[in-house]
Amino acid sequence: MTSTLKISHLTKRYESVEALRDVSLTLEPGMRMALLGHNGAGKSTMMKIILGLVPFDGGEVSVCGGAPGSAAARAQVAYLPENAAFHPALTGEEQIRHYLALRGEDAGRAGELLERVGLGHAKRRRIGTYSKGMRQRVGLAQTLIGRPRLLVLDEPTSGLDPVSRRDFYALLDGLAAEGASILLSSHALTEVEARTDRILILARGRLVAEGTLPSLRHEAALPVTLLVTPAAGAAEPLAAALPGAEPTADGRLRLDCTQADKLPLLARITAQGERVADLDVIPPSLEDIYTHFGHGEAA
Ligand SMILES: Nc1ncnc2c1ncn2[C@@H]1O[C@H](COP(=O)(O)OP(=O)(O)OP(=O)(O)O)[C@@H](O)[C@H]1O
Repeated sequence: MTSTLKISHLTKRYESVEALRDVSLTLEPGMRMALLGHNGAGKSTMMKIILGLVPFDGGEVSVCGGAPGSAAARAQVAYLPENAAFHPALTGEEQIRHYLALRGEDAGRAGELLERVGLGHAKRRRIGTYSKGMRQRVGLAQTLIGRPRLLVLDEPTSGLDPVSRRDFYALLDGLAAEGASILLSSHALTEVEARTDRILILARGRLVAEGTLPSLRHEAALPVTLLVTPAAGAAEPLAAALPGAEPTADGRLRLDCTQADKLPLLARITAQGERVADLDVIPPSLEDIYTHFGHGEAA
């Protein structure tokens, strides 16, 4: 299987700023990868290098088997900038017809592409009347022109409401299922947690973590929280039987433990039988993991 994107030991400097230092990653067909990092971590620089918009100083970058920005790479890569701007006086259909014509493709496919992103009902309305979520969908329709193998999406869901975000990710899931690779940057940790296959964390130009969420969780070795709800009248004996348990404001008992201690602790809790009304196991969130690897820099 040929990798869609292969970056090895990538380095980029802007005068005194080392924007990327020794970054390596591989993106396979059908993979959805989230690129996380604080402001100025190097996310946009990496995307611009992949698109061939800025040169790099060291390392190797192969985009769909070609050099970044080469005709072969450009034909197979689509990019959605954070705030894609369209002509407000054009209808969605006219805008996409225009882009199709620019790419030398059949303009008659505009309706089909807009249908695909859930904009079929509004294709004859002017873009100036669209909501932000609808404009993002026009952007996504544009990225689908030419059936790209790699989609590079810069904070594609910023400013979208939860339902629009969910719909947007469902669309990406469909594209990935058809074999497209997706690289998206985001500051919304909870949503990428559920909707991507691999996570990549940049901090000050360095790749500080890369992997699936379970593998990052394992690597970070952060504590797991167990929340025990006592049965009526059982709070005191239960607390006495579970040393280290802290009462919470809502009447539950909280225990923090390492991954290795989790199963033995669960066994001790369930051995309490009817004293336990309920039990929640809360693994470290992506936010906790991000903070751990990013050394606490803001997302
Ligand atoms: N054209 C440029 N000239 C000089 N320095 C630059 C240039 N572009 C980016 N930088 C610097 O490179 C570093 C990485 O910037 P980059 O835009 O890639 O970060 P980012 O992770 O995309 O940030 P954000 O989340 O704020 O968009 C920053 O220190 C930035 O100031």
